[in-house]
Amino acid sequence: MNARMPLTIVTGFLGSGKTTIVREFLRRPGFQNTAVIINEFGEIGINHDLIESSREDLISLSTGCLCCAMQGDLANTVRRLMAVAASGEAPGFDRILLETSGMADPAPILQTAIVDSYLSEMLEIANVVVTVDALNGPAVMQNYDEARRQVALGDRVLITKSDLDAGAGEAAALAVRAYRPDVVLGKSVNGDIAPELLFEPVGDRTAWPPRLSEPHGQPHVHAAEVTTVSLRVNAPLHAVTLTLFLQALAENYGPDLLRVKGIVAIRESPESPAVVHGVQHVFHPIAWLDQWPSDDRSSRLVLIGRRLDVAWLHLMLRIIEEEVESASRF
Ligand SMILES: Nc1nc2c(ncn2[C@@H]2O[C@H](COP(=O)(O)OP(=O)(O)OP(=O)(O)O)[C@@H](O)[C@H]2O)c(=O)[nH]1
Repeated sequence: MNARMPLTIVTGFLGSGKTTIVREFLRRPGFQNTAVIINEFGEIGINHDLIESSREDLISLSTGCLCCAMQGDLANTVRRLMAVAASGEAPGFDRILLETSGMADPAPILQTAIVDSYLSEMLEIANVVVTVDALNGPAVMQNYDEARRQVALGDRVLITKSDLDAGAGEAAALAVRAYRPDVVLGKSVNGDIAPELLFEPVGDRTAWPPRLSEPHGQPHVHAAEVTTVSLRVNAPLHAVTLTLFLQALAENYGPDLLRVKGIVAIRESPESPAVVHGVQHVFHPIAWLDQWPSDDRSSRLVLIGRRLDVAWLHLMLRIIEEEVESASRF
């Protein structure tokens, strides 16, 4: 049997910058031979559309929670990727990057990779890289067990978004240090990191079993009451509808809204969909894709938070669009 293939797990709380890092990594020359497994929380996957790759065959998506019910899915996904490589239909790959969902506990995923006979034969865990958002990382570590467990299991923690507030970046680094004095700390600004940071092993893997010693026989329960809602709208929306809808979300849900992300068809720019990212109270500037990533031209929004009411959300979006539409006729 050949050397095992390195697997790096990129984890971190909702919206902390995981996809941004993976996307930038795949853009670097020499790193396209990387198979990517993306696991998202929510029925509609968005991240896949936000990662451009010349090697679409190497991107694999799973929605639902890999760390709970879908552990068998990891072995199946790796098998599928290996089969494509072995078939010779496409060039192979020499490493695997797994992006977990923002609510994932990485422990069961690691445990599966170590214990599953197929996975342990094929893969060697190179690194667990954790993203911590400078703006809200300390608060989520305080409030969410998932965020603490991600940091607890990381080999390397990257503080993201310190470009938005350098002081917050330092505070986030201190909070991580206080919790994990031994961890290797770095930072990522808009995903611009030395690619080696992802695959260069940091720690001694044999020192790991004690950190994985908690029982994981039962699927763990995600943070109380956090649910996910997916909205899909077929007709393009006015640009101002999107702005007003995001404002309405922030006003109505406040701290109960943990994450909004989506691809939105805008009437004024039919060929360039808008990409929306909200992370708790921070709404990142809307970005525009040069083109639609697939034939699916519907708007897709995923919201994660507490008290989310799908009927209210659909109604609110419809009412705003109707009002904007009638105002635009004058
Ligand atoms: N200013 C700034 N924005 C960033 C940085 N990293 C990520 N972002 C923005 O943060 C938002 C969320 O980033 P993602 O990479 O989608 O976060 P994620 O962790 O993959 O999100 P989930 O998959 O939903 O958990 C996007 O608008 C990014 O452009 C950074 O270093 N600086």
